[in-house]
Amino acid sequence: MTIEADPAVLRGLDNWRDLPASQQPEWRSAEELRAVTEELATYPPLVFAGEADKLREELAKASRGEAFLLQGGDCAETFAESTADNIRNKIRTILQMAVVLTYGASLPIIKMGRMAGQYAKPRSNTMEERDGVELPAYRGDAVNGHAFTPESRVPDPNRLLSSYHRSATTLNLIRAFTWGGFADLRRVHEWNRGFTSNPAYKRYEALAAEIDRAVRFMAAAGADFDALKTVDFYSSHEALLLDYERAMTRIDSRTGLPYNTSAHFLWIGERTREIDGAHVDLLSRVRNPIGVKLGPTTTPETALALQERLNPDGEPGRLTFITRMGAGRIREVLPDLLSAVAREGSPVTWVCDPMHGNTFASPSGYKTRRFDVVLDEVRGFFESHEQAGTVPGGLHVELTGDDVTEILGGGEDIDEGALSRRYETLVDPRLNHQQSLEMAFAVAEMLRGS
Ligand SMILES: O=C[C@H](O)[C@H](O)COP(=O)(O)O
Ligand SMILES: C=C(OP(=O)(O)O)C(=O)O
Ligand SMILES: [Mn+2]
Repeated sequence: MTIEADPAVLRGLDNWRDLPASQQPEWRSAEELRAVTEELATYPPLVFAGEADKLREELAKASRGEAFLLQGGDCAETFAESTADNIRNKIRTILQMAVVLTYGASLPIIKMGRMAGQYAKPRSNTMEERDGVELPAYRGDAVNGHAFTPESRVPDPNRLLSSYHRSATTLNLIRAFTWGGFADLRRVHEWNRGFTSNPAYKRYEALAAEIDRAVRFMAAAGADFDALKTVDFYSSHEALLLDYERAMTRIDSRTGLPYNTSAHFLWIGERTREIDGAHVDLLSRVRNPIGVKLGPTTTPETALALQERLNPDGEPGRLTFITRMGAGRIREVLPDLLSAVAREGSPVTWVCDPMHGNTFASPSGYKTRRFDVVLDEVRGFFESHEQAGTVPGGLHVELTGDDVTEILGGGEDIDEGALSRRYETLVDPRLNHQQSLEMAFAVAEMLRGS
C-alpha cells in the first residue's frame, strides 16, 4: 500500500526557496536550471529510505557508545576520477581502517564514504585570481570545471545531471564490491598484513600481531567467515546545492514521509548552517540521519538551537555533530559544548573531523595539513569526551586510496619538497592510503587507551 504525503509536508519542502541560501552558484540560466531539476525529479532514487532508517539506528548506537562511525573520502570527488580503480582503492582503504578500528574499539564500525555525490564545494572566496586574471572559483564538478578558463568556470546546471549519473555508477560499484566478496574479512586482514610488514610502521607491529592472533582465534573457534564477506557501506555528501537536493527529495511510499534519496546521510557545512537559513530548513524536513559541521566559534546556544530545529523530537541517531575545531582549539572549546548539550540538549552522535580546522598553505603554496596535528585533534576529541563524560562516536576524514602527497608527515615523512610529487586534489588535501592506515592504527591505540 502506498501512503500519500500530507499536502502541508509537501509544501514545506519548498519553504527554503524563501530563505537566505549561502554558497549557491550563479547558474548561467534559470531556465536551464528549471529544466534540469524537473528532469532530475523523474530519475529513480539513488538510495532506499529503509537503508537510511537502518543507518539512523546504527548512528543511534554510536551515540550510546555501542558502535563507532568511520566516514571518509575525497574533499571533492571529480567526474574524471570516479573510475573503477579509484573507487576500489578508496573502499579498500576504508575497509582496512575499519578492521583496525573494530579491534581497537571492540565495537562494530559503521562504514560510510564521502562518496557517490560529494561533487559540490563551498568556497571562502567567490572569485579566484591568477596572474591578474579573475574568474569564478571552482565549486566542485557539480557546478563548474576546474580548468582556469572563463568557459569552464561558468556554473552549468547540466552538471547536476552528470552528478546524478556519476553518483549512480559509483554507488553501483560500491554495492557490488561490498556485497560481492571484496569486503571478506580474511582478505582485508591480508591487506593489513602487507601494510604492517613495512618497516616504516614498525611502531604498530604489536597491535598488528594482536589483530592477527584475534583473527586466528576466530578461525580456530569456528567463526563463520562467510557471514563476514559482506558489509553495509553507506554514502554521504554535503547537502550544499539546494536545487539538486530538493529534486532528489522524495516521498517514501511506506510512510508518506520525505527522504533525501541522493545519499543515505547528508550533512550541512560549517559555512551554511545558519539557523534560519535555507540549508537547515530543507534538511529539517527529511527523515534521513543528518549531520552538521561545528567549527571553533560554535557556542553552546548555537548547538542547542540546531538540535531544537533539526531534531525537535530528540530522536537518537537523527543528528550527528561533526566537530572541526582545530588541534589548537579543541581542548578549550569542545568540553563546554559537550557538557551543555549533555545537560540541556537531546541525544546526539559526536564525530571528529580532524581535517578542516588544521589546513594551511605551505611556503610553496600548496594547501596542506600536518599528519601529527590531525592526530592531535583526534586525541583532543577523546580527551574532551573523557572530561565531559560524553561519548565519542566516530571519525570523519578526507582520504584517498592512492599514493598522493598532499598531507605532510606520517611514517613515510612527506616533507614540503615532496608535496609537488603527487598533489592531485582540486580542493583540500587528503590522507593517502598509507597515512589513512597509519591513522587507523594510531586511533585504535587511543580507543584502547594505550
Ligand atoms: O572543503 C572545505 C571547503 O570547501 C574548503 O576548505 C574551502 O576552501 P577554500 O578556503 O580554498 O575556498
Ligand atoms: C567543506 C567542508 O568542511 P567544513 O564545512 O567543515 O568547512 C568539507 O567537509 O569538505
Ligand atoms: Mn574539505
